[in-house]
Amino acid sequence: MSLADQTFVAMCKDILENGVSTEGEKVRPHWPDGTSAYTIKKFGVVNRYDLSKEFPAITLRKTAIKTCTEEMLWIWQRKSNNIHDLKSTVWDEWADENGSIGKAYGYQLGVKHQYKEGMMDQVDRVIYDLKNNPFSRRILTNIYVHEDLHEMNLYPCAYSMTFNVTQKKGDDKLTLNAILNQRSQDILTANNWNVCQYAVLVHMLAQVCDMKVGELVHVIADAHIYDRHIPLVEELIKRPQYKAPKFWLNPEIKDFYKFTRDDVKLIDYETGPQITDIPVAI
Ligand SMILES: Nc1nc(=O)c2c([nH]1)NC[C@@H]1CN(c3ccc(C(=O)N[C@@H](CCC(=O)O)C(=O)O)cc3)CN21
Ligand SMILES: O=c1ccn([C@H]2C[C@H](O)[C@@H](COP(=O)(O)O)O2)c(=O)[nH]1
Repeated sequence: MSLADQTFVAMCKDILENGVSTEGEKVRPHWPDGTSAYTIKKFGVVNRYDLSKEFPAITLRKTAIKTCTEEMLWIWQRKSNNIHDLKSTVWDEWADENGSIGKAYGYQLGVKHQYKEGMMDQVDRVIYDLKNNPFSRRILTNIYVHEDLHEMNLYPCAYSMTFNVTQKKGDDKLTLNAILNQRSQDILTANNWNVCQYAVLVHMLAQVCDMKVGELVHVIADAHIYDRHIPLVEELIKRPQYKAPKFWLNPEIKDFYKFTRDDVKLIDYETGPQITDIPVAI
């Protein structure tokens, strides 16, 4: 039984049993047919994943590891905000006629800023600090840029990563930990998708900085289950759970900008059946 399944099931039960319904409130998202998309929500959910123990892919249903890695690399490595640079179609609903999602996600990570050491974007700043000043408490990214919000089609949901390095007694390598801050989370569509993306990012950064992986802490302000997802989640969390898969990251790659979706693999990933055609609120 994977720890990620246990965490996921406990969180879903907590939302369903102790959450608050938004029905009747003025809500932004809607279903493709125009109906308001209400949720049951829980404020302030925190999940911890020890990446040194297992890779946190749930086994209740399959998480598309290559597709979610590709989206993460689209943001963190290509620093793109255009869906034409992405093979998968998951962002299509939020793009304009040119394929742009506005000044969101990858756009913000690609903006160069002036630092004492010169001009760098936020990703290069993180890699520079992890290599040159690993014990700093100032290693973080933030893409929730208020002055650009009016040019974003969807405001960033997973908006900040804080990296923190520990030196464990007796270890020859340093340990890389991270906190993912998320203001809003669609639990069925994207919870494990986001967790796996950022777990892959921590593995990649640890490898290129010659560190071990530690904990990924996921802080979610508004953790919600959409009304049309409730029966799907109720069925999903009753399913059998399997052992966590093994995670493979191509050990040859030592430059973050050289990774591709083909450099990640989940081995022995036994799962329940896929839920096809999950409706996604727009
Ligand atoms: N309401 C809503 N929920 C989200 O999760 C979400 C948004 N909106 N807007 C922007 C992005 C797009 N995201 C998405 C959208 C769809 C899938 C999805 O359909 N995933 C499938 C597999 C897709 C594939 O294999 O290509 C799944 O079964 O997880 C995942 C993330 C996450 N985000
Ligand atoms: O990576 C992502 C991107 C988006 N989401 C979800 C969270 C919400 O359900 C919607 C965004 O709607 P807001 O009204 O802007 O909160 O998209 C996600 O879970 N993960």
